[in-house]
Order: sequence, then structure tokens, then C-alpha cells
Amino acid sequence: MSVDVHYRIDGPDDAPAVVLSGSLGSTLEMWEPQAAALSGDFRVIRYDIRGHGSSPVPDGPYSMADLGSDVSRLLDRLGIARAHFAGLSIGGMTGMWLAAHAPDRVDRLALLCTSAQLGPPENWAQRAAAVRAEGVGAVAAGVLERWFTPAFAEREPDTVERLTAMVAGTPAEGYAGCCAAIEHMDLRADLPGITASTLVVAGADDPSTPPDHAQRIAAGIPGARMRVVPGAAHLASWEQAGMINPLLREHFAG
Ligand SMILES: O=C(O)CC1=CCC(=O)O1
Repeated sequence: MSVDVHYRIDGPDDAPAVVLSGSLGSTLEMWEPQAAALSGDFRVIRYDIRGHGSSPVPDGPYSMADLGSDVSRLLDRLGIARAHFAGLSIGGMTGMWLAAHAPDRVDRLALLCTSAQLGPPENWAQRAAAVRAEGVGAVAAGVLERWFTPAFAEREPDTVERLTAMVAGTPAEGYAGCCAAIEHMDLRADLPGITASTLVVAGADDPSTPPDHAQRIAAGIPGARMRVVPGAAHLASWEQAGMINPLLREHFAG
């Protein structure tokens, strides 16, 4: 059952629409560098995934179908038939699900730091149990260590502190519900059916979804292109926005 997610739009009403879907533990704040760079030429629609930020927090577990249906519902609410879509991590999983199951809604697809199958499943069940017991604050510092390289953390401690607070503020039920969606996710069989023009991007130093996950996605989606961005961990879109923004712009401009 889909929900009305919280969203924000930057950019001209008549520009091509780009939907941005974020990582587990994020809010739409994580897309600040992309909203700033792309909103001159695109109608940038970023949203809080269910259970996160200011979006509703239905009882978990959630599924990829739930997360993907939330995007279809958002597009319906905005009167948009078809949009470009960029998703990072669980946002990328949502993008693959949508492109496979609602292909009419996805124009060009960008999959950042993500995976078509991210095991082992028991790790996700354990993480869900941990946040239900202790809150998301208990895992936030570990998440940030995977999001940024040590060099970035040293260079920008204030950013790390701000985004740690963002992760820690995620409702436990929402975070756990999304862990369950990842635990049960296996999109590998969907990849050959994706017809959207697809760009796959990996962070060279991403410990959560290393480049071999991107390689498997790119090998599975017909015609997909792949780039590995150096000097980036899981939140490559933030740490290497200067490299990723032009890739997104060029991909969505066609
Ligand atoms: O928190 C992590 O381990 C990184 C991550 C995996 C899926 C997602 O959305 O974030």
C-alpha cells in the first residue's frame, strides 16, 4: 500500500522532471549538492522515503514494491507521467524496481552506489532488531563511516556531524522497515527487462555497495553504462558531487 511521501521541488515547472531517491537513514537533505547543480535545467523532485524524515512511518516491514509504489503515487500527485530517476543505495533499488515494474514512469535511470541483491540477509534482520531496541542513534556513527572516506571525515567534520544527526533522527520503525525491504530484495532477475537508458555509478571506496555490485547491475541491464568515481565511499553523490553532477546532467540531457 503506497503512502504520500514528503517532497520538495526545485527548478522550473516546465523543465524535464528528475526524481531523486535517497539512502537508508537519509532525508531529502542528502541531495543538496544535486538540487543546487541540476535545478537550473531540471525540475528536481526530491523526497523522504517512507519511514524517513517527514514522510509517513507505516508499521514495517516494507518491500521494494511499497517503496516503488510510493514513487508512482508521488508522480500521480504531481501530474507527471514520466520522469528521469536517480537513486542512491535503497533509492537505487527503488529505481530498479520501478523501471522493471512500472517502465512507463521512468525515462532515464541513474543508479548510484547500489545493489540488485545486498546480503547477507541476516545482517539486515540484525540491524532492524538493533534499531528497534536501541534507536537509530546507536548505528548512526557506523553508517557515517561507510558514507564518507576517512579523508573527507577529517576535512569536513561539521558535515559529518550534521549528517550523523540526520541519520540518528530517522524513526526506528521506518529504518527497520527499510532494512526488511533490503533483506528480502533480489532484483537480479528484473535487470534484463529494464529498458530505460541506464547509468550505473559506484564509489571506488564504497564498503557498503562496492563496485562489483555496480558491475553486476551494469552487466544485467541492456546497454547500461558504468562509471567508478575515485575518492568516494557510499555517499559518493556528496563527497564527489563535482564528478557526479556532470555525469547526471549529461545522462539526463540525453
Ligand atoms: O548503511 C549502509 O550500510 C549503507 C546502505 C545500504 C543500503 C542503503 O540504503 O544504505
